[in-house]
Amino acid sequence: MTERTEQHVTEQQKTPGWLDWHPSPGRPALELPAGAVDAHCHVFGPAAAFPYAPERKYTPCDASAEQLFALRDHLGFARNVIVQATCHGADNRALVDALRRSGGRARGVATVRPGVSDAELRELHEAGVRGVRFNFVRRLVDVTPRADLWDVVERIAPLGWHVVLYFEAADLAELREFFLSIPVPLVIDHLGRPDVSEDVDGPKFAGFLSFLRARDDVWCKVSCPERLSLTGPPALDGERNAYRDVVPFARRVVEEFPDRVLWGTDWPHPNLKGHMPDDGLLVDFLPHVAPSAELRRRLLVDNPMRLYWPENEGS
Ligand SMILES: O=C(O)/C=C(\CC(=O)C(=O)O)C(=O)O
Repeated sequence: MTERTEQHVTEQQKTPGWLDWHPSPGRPALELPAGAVDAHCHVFGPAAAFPYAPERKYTPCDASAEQLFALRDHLGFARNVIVQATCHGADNRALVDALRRSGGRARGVATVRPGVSDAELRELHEAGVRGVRFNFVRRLVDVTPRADLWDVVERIAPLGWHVVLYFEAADLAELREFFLSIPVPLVIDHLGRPDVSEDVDGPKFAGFLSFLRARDDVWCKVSCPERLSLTGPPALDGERNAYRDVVPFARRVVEEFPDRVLWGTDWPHPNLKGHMPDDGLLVDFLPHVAPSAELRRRLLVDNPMRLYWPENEGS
């Protein structure tokens, strides 16, 4: 009994060095367009209700649906797309609970394993799930055999779902053909994680742009400058010109693919090492990558609505 209690406590210890989400983000100077969607964010636990997965690679601080919705309202977003993070494995209960509490203002991206039942897929769809995420980032997941991923694709395709892909830029060359063989729309997380110390006109980023050009249903999130930036400055202490080294990369993608880009806060920002951004200042990063009101309307409203709420688009 004592042992079990101790084990329980240990399991909920945050990963050493964990940075908690910002407790009091400012309000953005940017007025978001009406109906803006935060198209990449997470809920974590709370662990007491929704324990983290045994196979997880990190243990975060809790970040509940209520806290996410409070941030949504504070920043001026209308809707969220909540993405299943690896710390919950393929246990989508926290995600489904958040979607149900959102009153239709959140849609989701789940993680499912090949053996998932039709009943579970139906339940996920009814709750608002519209995609699955395949994570190839080695520090986050063990390698999943492609045959298993393929099984999942075959199960979700009839539902009209898409696949969200998270990978490091260095791995794209090896993964590219597999990705392009997936017969549903693809959504790339965090700009495909470029090395922003390289030239935006260099061969690596050219390879990523050519991947986006290969099909017209490959979407890209121009999110997570706080994760990609090497030189900052961070979105803290009133800095409204943050993460300048990421801007050319994000802007290039927004300009070439204005109808296939998405953006999200990535709250509660798992696994950041150096700093935790002020989410209000993070929103103020947007005019640097989408300089006109028209580009921001597509990025924040039209595109996510087309992908996640097609039945409401334009309403
Ligand atoms: O918040 C993100 O999108 C990025 C993550 C976490 C993640 O993807 C996950 O746990 O599934 C990261 O780079 O550590």
